[in-house]
Amino acid sequence: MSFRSVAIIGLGLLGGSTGLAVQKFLPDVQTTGWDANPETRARATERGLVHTVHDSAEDAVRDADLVILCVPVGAMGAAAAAIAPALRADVVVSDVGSSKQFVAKALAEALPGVAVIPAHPVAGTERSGPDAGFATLFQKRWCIITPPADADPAQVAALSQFWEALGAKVELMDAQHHDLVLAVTSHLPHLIAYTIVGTADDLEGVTQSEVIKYSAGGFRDFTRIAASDPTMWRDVFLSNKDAVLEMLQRFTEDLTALQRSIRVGDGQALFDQFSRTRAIRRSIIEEGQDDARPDFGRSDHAGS
Ligand SMILES: NC(=O)c1ccc[n+]([C@@H]2O[C@H](COP(=O)([O-])OP(=O)(O)OC[C@H]3O[C@@H](n4cnc5c(N)ncnc54)[C@H](O)[C@@H]3O)[C@@H](O)[C@H]2O)c1
Ligand SMILES: O=C(O)C(=O)C[C@]1(C(=O)O)C=C[C@@H](O)C=C1
Repeated sequence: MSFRSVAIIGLGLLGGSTGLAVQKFLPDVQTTGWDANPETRARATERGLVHTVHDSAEDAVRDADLVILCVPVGAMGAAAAAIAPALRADVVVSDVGSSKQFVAKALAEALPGVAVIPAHPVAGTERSGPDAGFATLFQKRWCIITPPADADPAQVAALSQFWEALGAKVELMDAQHHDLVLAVTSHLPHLIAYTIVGTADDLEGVTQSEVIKYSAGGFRDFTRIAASDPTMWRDVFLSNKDAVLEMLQRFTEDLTALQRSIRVGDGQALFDQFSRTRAIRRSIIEEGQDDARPDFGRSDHAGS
């Protein structure tokens, strides 16, 4: 089986990118969409993020055989409830949320009897809103699908093929494992970036202008991450609380060990740790997993 009509609920960075990518890489597939924000719906129409932007969630999903919820994790339950009355009997409902156990539970509760197969394309930028999306966002990026135990294998295969057609590499994973892995590789780095930029701003003598003036290097990378959408990330941390707190505990212990090495002057320990992490970065680049996003999707491009 393959999908012929895809409805996208939430037309921000992820929803807009999905709509544009389907039009570019699956030109025979019909796309519809809806967003709770009327201004976003108007802008999505102007940019052609999907073929048809509808005025109601129900109208957007009525003919769809695949619905993808692209709203903040905390809004998944409400978005699912809004589409529930109009879904086709054979529909597959999926999502792009950054945490998976919470979303799986919210969707299962709001959509009893519906085939729900959660997913997470691990691709994004610090931008949000209907101007932020671009068709190549998913190229060579992972898309992790977390099917429930009773999922139909044919539907899982169809969803995998859908994301592969948009350029992604697909991996199937247990939702709990997903949340633990992403807590380390995505959620914790964002928490650290939010913290360091706030700390620098708070420190006496480090004025806003100095932060900008001397932020050409590493700190500038942190400011990019720390510019990420506040609603999205509030929801990520609240929805993946246990895994994030567990990883934060580990991180704090490791930070304390480095702190001690500095205090006691253990240069060898510092050198060994920095050599280890440099090798990790190099292996990521050799595997072709470096940041392949075009500038279009990043700092010079519009979006909030
Ligand atoms: N930004 C990233 O880097 C990234 C990457 C992968 C996955 N995600 C996940 O994708 C989802 C969307 O994130 P985004 O970056 O596209 O955010 P975004 O802010 O760009 O877009 C979200 C859109 O959802 C709309 N919305 C909110 N509540 C709604 C509701 N109840 N019904 C309909 N529309 C609603 C908003 O108006 C907004 O336009 C989140 O769950 C996030 O965790 C984000
Ligand atoms: O590159 C970025 O700006 C991102 O934050 C993208 C990123 C990530 O942490 O890798 C952020 C959240 C997602 O759920 C997936 C991807």
